[in-house]
Amino acid sequence: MTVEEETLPVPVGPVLDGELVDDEPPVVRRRFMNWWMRSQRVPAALKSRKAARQACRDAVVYLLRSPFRFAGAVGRGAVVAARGWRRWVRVHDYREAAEQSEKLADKFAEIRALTLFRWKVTGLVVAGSTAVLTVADLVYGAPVLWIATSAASVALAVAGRRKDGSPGRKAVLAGPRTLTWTMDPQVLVDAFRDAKLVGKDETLRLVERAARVGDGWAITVDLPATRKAADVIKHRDALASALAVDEVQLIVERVRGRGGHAGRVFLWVADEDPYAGPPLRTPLVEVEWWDAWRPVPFGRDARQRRIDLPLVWTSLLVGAIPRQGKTFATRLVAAGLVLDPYTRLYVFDGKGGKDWEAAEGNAYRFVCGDEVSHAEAVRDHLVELVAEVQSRYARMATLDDEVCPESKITPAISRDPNLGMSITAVIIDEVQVFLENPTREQVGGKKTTLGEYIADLLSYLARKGPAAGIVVILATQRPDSNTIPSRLRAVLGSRFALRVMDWRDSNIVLGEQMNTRGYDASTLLPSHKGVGILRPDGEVAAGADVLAMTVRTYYMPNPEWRTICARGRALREAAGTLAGHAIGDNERRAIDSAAVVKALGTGGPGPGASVELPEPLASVVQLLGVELDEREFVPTAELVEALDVEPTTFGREMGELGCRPIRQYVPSEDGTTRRVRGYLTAEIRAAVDEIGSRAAFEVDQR
Ligand SMILES: Nc1ncnc2c1ncn2[C@@H]1O[C@H](COP(=O)(O)OP(=O)(O)OP(=O)(O)O)[C@@H](O)[C@H]1O
Repeated sequence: MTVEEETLPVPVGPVLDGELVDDEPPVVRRRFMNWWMRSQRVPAALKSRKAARQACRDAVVYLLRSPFRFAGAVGRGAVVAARGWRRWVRVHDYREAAEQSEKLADKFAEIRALTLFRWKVTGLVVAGSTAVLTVADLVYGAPVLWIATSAASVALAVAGRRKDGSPGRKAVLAGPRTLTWTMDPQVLVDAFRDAKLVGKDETLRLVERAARVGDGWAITVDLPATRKAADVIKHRDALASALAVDEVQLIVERVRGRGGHAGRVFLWVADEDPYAGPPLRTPLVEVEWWDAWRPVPFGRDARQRRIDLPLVWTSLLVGAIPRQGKTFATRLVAAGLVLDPYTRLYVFDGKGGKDWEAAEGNAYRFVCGDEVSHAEAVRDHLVELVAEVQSRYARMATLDDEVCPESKITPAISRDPNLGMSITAVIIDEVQVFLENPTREQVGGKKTTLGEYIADLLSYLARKGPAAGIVVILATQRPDSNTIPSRLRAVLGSRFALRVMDWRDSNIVLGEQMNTRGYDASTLLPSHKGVGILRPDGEVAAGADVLAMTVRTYYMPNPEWRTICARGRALREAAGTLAGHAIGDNERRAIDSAAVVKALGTGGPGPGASVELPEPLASVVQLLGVELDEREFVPTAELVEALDVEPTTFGREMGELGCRPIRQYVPSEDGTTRRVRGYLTAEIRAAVDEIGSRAAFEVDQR
């Protein structure tokens, strides 16, 4: 994953000759530089040009701001002095003490007398100082007045300077907190305390002061020792509330790598909703062609940085509830592949609308519809692709080390027409339509369903395919564990979750526990179409910095998509790579299906098909048979009775395998409903899948 500021190529002059330069610095200098860079005593501003520039900028800002700050401090000092004087003249402390001991009436005359006396003292002091100043002015001239005013202002400024915990510095009715923190870091510290991210006695250390970055304010701070940046990311909402901004406006990132550590936090607060505003146009509309090996422009993050998504050597799962921009996001990714004439496309659309119609002219295989015949066609094409992966591995083994250094496809291999190993993308929109197909199937003598078989084929392709140049891209509007079995999800590298119904669905798309780390796609706003949380493939070095990020995808409506597809077709025609469905050739190739079944057997066992399940799960699966798919809930009593097991041990063992009982209403024989304990069949299926994928992983490891 790359997050990069947009850069323009810098023209350089020709390199005419090579010259050997001894650029190794001497040891002493190197040591000194090392010490200089690491020392805590050397100010950060002297360590790099960037920091020095920042320090100069800060100094200029400080100087420019100082008159205003001084005026502010004098104003605050005047308020503090006036308040103090008022308390004194009204004999506030005495009055309060009398009030508390309920003797105010008795002491009233005394307090009044004292108040009058203090008023008189005030009058005398004012009259006296005015007289002294007037005489001094007459004797020594105007400088006396200037000196007196300056001394008074300095005294007031000292009284009014901002100091933690000083009385009278906080407004009684605080106004909007937004942006006050940019002037006064104490407000930020208070916000961290209010959000319980630092303790009452702890404070933050400023690393980089608040500065304008893009359309917002950025600041970098260090948390107190042992506090973690990950917790700030997790409790971003509380911090946003403490700073009085909407959580979409607050971006919190951990500063990693050089100059970063587990407690260093970068905060960026946008001036306004960064995901509102007119849709962003994809840069792909402007380009003539695209190299599939390059990350595809996907969208922009809150700070308007470009987010490009690498596709080769990984796979992608897109999940969302309907009408949030799932198809649009998938088409964006597909557009990058369409514009590379050396890429082969398998496009399957389970919805059957016109969303993918334009890609037909580029597709090597194309299926559009939700009938059984369509699911069967998808199955056949995937079987063909599994066979292709096997054949690619066999062929790569015969290539010499120079052409193929590892058992992995390279850009050169993928574009060599003689080798026939082009990057091949399997793009399936509404994949749940195919995965949920209940038609019975016999695969290698074992009973399964068409949907399960397609899931097995896709799991194999997502696991084994990337190194052979296969890119699997799946989009679904039903991101639940029944639809996308965990053995398939586990092998899909990158994830993109647009808005979903609840945190469970979000975790299904983004991965276990992602909500507890602060990434929950159910909290995205419905009005934010095309905005989702992207969890890039962890294997990509540039993406290792951030676990996930909120991205606003580019907007590519149908006319632009059609233009890109037409351009893709022209490119393929010119390169002579147009083949398959695009030229009306839908003939299926002869395949050794036994070899495919064998590959799946070792690569991706279906639920309960080739994996030995532990007890009591095995007995439960055997007992339920097809009911495991047909029923939603099975009462514990029914299982205990049928299997003749001891209920407590049964419950414990099922729990250890990941199946926890719940209470649900079931109809009873007398027509009423009863609330009983039992298991959701989805949980049982998920446990079976889990064991299946673990077994598959172990086989892979061997
Ligand atoms: N990046 C974007 N910026 C702005 N609007 C967008 C963006 N992506 C999608 N939309 C809007 O969201 C609407 C729904 O998008 P899309 O058809 O992709 O949804 P979907 O999730 O695929 O829906 P379904 O599940 O019904 O197929 C589109 O009509 C489009 O106007």
